[in-house]
Amino acid sequence: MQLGVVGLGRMGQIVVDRVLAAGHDVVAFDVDETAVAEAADAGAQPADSLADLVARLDDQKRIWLMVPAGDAIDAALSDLEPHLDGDDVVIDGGNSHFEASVRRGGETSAAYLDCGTSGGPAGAELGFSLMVGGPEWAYEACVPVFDAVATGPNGHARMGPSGAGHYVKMVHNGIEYALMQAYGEGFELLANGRYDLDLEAVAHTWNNGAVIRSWLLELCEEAFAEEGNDLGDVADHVAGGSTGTWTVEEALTQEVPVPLIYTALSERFGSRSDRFSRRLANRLRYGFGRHEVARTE
Ligand SMILES: NC(=O)C1=CN([C@@H]2O[C@H](COP(=O)(O)OP(=O)(O)OC[C@H]3O[C@@H](n4cnc5c(N)ncnc54)[C@H](O)[C@@H]3O)[C@@H](O)[C@H]2O)C=CC1
Ligand SMILES: O=C(CO)[C@H](O)[C@H](O)COP(=O)(O)O
Repeated sequence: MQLGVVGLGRMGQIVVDRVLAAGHDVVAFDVDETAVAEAADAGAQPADSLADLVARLDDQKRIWLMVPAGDAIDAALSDLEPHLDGDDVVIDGGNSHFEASVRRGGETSAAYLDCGTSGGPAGAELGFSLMVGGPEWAYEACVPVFDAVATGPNGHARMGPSGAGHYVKMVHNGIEYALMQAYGEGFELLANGRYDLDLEAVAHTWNNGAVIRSWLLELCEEAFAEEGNDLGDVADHVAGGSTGTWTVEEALTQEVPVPLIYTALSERFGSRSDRFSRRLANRLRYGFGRHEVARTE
């Protein structure tokens, strides 16, 4: 099979490598020429524009977009559109909002698959977990590529119609936020609790048979091993947040309670600046109780 890959960053390059390793052909394009050269070194046919990429593809085009969610997807789709027809399939493997994917699926003349991708760059060796939405025939047509990019046939499935793949990935990320928060809180208590503990050893022990073992916990173990028991100079600041925000917005729309995911998202936002609410609470305790106000140096 032949696949066009657009976007050759941390994730797209892995798509290229895994599809090539499975014996398929890849045509690769990125706005960054260095990334195209890297894909060519790996064995892909380099393209110097989207028009060049489609010209190098067979009649029934299969194109995987792995560019940042948002404007880059719309820009790529609008450049591709004049070259697409109903026999072609475009896959968006990024973290797009599911409603944007439904819109794009309706706008393009190709069949559009929204594909939630989990595993991250660290999952390159093992393969990803892929959650796909869109027309069934298009999903079936791309199974050889999904088999290659995922951990294998068990690592991908069609979740439902257009939008369903990115919807499932959005909720996956909400769960990811809550799990990270839970591990963070547990280790914070251990780090500040009654015993002088080796947190890497705790994580290692938990990762071997404990109820709470997981890949995220393995990453906790790795973090303590590489940064030290007190996490060294790792800042009290968590970036990201869009997929968690979408999860909470959707939960509000559906009137489904998601307090853990919401709390984890709030903690992220709270990590980004001085907490005005805590400063005010500090001052209010003086107001009602004449408790001493803690002041910055
Ligand atoms: N990094 C991660 O852990 C994961 C990322 N994702 C999603 O995958 C998508 C890609 O993420 P990364 O690979 O991490 O990003 P990245 O920033 O490493 O790579 C994006 C690539 O797209 C290229 N690009 C941007 N606009 C383009 C355009 N119009 N045409 C062609 N190339 C263009 C950039 O030059 C860059 O090489 C995003 O939607 C991200 O949210 C999904 C799961 C995990
Ligand atoms: O999808 C992912 C992991 O599953 C990406 O790493 C994503 O960037 C995580 O979301 P956020 O940037 O909000 O932390």
